Amino acid sequence: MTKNPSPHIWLYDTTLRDGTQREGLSISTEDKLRIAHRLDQLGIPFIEGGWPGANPKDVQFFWQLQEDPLKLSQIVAFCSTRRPHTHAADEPMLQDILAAGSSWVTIFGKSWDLHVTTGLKTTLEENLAMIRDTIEFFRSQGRRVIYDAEHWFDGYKHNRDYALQTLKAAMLAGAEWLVLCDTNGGTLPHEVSQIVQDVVKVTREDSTQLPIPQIGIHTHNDSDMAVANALAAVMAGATMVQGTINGYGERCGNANLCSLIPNLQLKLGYSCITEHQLGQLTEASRFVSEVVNLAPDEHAPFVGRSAFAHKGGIHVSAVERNPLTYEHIQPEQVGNRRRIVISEQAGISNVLAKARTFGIELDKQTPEAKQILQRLKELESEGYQFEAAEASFALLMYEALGGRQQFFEVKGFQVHCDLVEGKEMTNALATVKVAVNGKNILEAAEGNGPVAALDAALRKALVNFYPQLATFELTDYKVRILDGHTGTSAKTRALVESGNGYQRWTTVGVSPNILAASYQAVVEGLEYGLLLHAQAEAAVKASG
Ligand SMILES: CC(=O)SCCNC(=O)CCNC(=O)[C@H](O)C(C)(C)COP(=O)(O)OP(=O)(O)OC[C@H]1O[C@@H](n2cnc3c(N)ncnc32)[C@H](O)[C@@H]1OP(=O)(O)O
Ligand SMILES: CC(=O)C(=O)O
Repeated sequence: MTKNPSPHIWLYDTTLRDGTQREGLSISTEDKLRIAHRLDQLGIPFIEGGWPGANPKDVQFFWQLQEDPLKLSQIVAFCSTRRPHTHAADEPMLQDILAAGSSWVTIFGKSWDLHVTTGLKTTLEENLAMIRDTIEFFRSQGRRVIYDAEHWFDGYKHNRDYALQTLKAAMLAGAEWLVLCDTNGGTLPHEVSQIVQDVVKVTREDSTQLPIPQIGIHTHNDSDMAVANALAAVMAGATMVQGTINGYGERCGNANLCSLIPNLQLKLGYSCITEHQLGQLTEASRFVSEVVNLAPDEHAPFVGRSAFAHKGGIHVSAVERNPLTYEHIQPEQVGNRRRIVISEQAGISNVLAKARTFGIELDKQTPEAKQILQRLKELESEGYQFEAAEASFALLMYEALGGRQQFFEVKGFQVHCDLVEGKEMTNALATVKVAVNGKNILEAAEGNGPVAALDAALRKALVNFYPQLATFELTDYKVRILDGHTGTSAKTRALVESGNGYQRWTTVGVSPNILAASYQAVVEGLEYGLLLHAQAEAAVKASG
């Protein structure tokens, strides 16, 4: 018996249009092109590129795309209906859309009578004519039309008959898709479900002599329901889903395609993109956040760094036995990965799993494993946090196992700061005394702050012994006051991120003295970098 193919849902991405309506997000033409090509690779069939004519960037985007077209996706130009009491053919705005050269256009029009009389300041009849004329104009120019029914759900709730007349106007004029928009994002899933079912029924009754337009859904996240509402619409008969990568969009955002796609495909059994493309979802999400210069949401479902991170000891113990115990899907299905987090919430299973990621096989019963867990809990209760400082945790493990290599010993340091009157900058001078292989070295260096000066002096003292230090850099430095209510005697936690050009690692220090906390993190950062280098050299030697 042959298996029925999964029903297909058409994905429509509007990151480059509605996504850019998010406060604080602005993308250059070049970056819009990079995102469009990435979405094309991801297998998104429709990509809304913008509103050509509304701004020069969107005009340029459509022109440049003609030089370097997408391979599989359809690029779509977006625009409103003509203005009241004009002729579509004479509207410069609509001419700009034709000039953009896309085969598909999306026209949005008013469904809610309130918007017609208050927003457009025209009659209900004229709004129907605006929808009809605009779509007929584009059809006469050989374009295929998607109709976005703006404020559909609010319009339907206030005046069902009129809202349905607007859809009928779009349908008779030749729109191939009728997309129901929850523009204000206030609708709940049970309402979406009931309204979409009604629309599916009515459009089928109304279109006995027509090709039946398909129904789409466009939801906003103002009630935190965008994804749930889109799923409800699909289950009620919609076959197109509009959304954006990472849920970017006006106000609280649009339906997040990074959640919608795996839910549709892995949970509900619809087909949207190939398994291989689904496996690129996490990478695509991070690519887009990088390009639009917004920090990725680490806790985003499916694609966030923490989406499959296990912290509680009970969870880790069970996941080590069978990942199904605390994971709703396999992380690899969406290109993500499982992570084990080390913290005071850890049990022995976290320690064993984390040790394995550093190539250390520990037995649960050994005193060393228990000692590592105990030391971890003691240090976390003093204010250390190893979740983000895995390099310090690795050093702690090596120490407990008796294998912590001493590359150098700091005998002492001094830091002197000058606040020069009339200047904004504080100059700092650090002096360090270190011993390497029994030899004492005294060095000094300046920096624009005490931590930079200390870091520079340590490298200067050590670089003749370890030339690889020349490639190390301190890439990030964060401090947090832990018990602020104790005033200047509060403890400080310093996190230092270091790198060597191809790897990054983070170390932690804690002390009531901010400089001492930073010093611990800087020294461990240098030590861990030297350890990585030594391990890499040993691996090369071992491979002959
Ligand atoms: C739900 C959505 O997200 S729809 C997309 C919204 N996106 C954007 O607005 C971003 C791009 N927009 C723009 O660059 C500008 O707003 C433009 C170029 C479209 C228009 O700019 P302007 O002419 O300066 O007008 P303004 O920005 O004040 O927009 C209001 C005008 O649009 C008209 N309008 C609003 N919706 C529609 C519609 N569906 N059909 C026709 N006209 C409409 C209003 O009636 C008003 O016209 P009026 O000033 O003649 O009364
Ligand atoms: C069309 C659109 O973006 C909306 O109604 O939200």
